[in-house]
Amino acid sequence: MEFQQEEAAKDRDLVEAVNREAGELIRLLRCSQAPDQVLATATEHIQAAMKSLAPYLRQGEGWSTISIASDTPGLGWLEDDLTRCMPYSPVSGTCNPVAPPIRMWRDGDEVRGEVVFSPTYAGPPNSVHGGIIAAVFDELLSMANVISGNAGFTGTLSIRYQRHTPLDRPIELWAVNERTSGRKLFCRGEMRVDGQVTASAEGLFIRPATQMDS
Ligand SMILES: CCCCCCCC/C=C\CCCCCCCC(=O)SCCNC(=O)CCNC(=O)[C@H](O)C(C)(C)COP(=O)(O)OP(=O)(O)OC[C@H]1O[C@@H](n2cnc3c(N)ncnc32)[C@H](O)[C@@H]1OP(=O)(O)O
Repeated sequence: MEFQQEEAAKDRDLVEAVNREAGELIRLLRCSQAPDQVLATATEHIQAAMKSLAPYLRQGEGWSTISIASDTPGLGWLEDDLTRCMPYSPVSGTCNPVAPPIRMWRDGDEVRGEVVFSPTYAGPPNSVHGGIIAAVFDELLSMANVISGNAGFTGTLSIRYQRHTPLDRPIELWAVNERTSGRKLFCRGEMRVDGQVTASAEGLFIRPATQMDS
């Protein structure tokens, strides 16, 4: 297969829109029970989309939440939209179709947010999968570090699942960096539904020793 060296898309709205649609496609695949003929037609349409995207597949190493490949632009963020910090994150990235639709913003020293999980993210009946909950806390607590002026890799993350976290309902998100000791960053977070905590988290994040580690 030949790879074209075309200019990358400049219209961010378009990039976000196609990723949103792909997320909705995943939801429809997960939740529908279509007849064989409909599935066969859908497969053809998906294959056509894949064929048009394939020539633009990026090569190289350095894939991360903040860059497509090795052209890392740095860890910047917008106070009222912290998802912009890591646009390719599988947890919150608006340029990653597997991410649930999370909003996160800064409220003083704290991070607040909201997410509605579709059945794509289902675990126990009518509830969000526990691993997905842990992933969202990882991201949320990381953001609490970022707005405190620090960032680190997850060292230890402990989740307490207090109640089932429901699907298809707004989940409130909250996190704070409580203290920093040397390279260690200590954070706490909660998910709430109608003000009631469904899950809480404590995390210890470690800031890399040298810039080279980051
Ligand atoms: C927003 C983050 C920004 C990061 C920095 C910028 C990069 C930007 C790029 C991209 C965006 C990032 C995207 C983030 C996404 C969300 C976060 C994730 O999912 S991160 C992935 C999961 N985590 C790992 O893969 C870590 C793997 N582990 C390691 O790399 C190392 O083990 C690391 C960095 C955690 C520690 O290694 P050492 O060599 O720096 O640590 P030592 O010097 O041995 O210890 C320092 C102190 O920390 C304690 N410590 C070390 N590891 C610990 C751990 N796992 N748990 C508890 N304590 C630990 C030690 O006991 C020591 O404590 P004492 O000074 O003696 O009191």
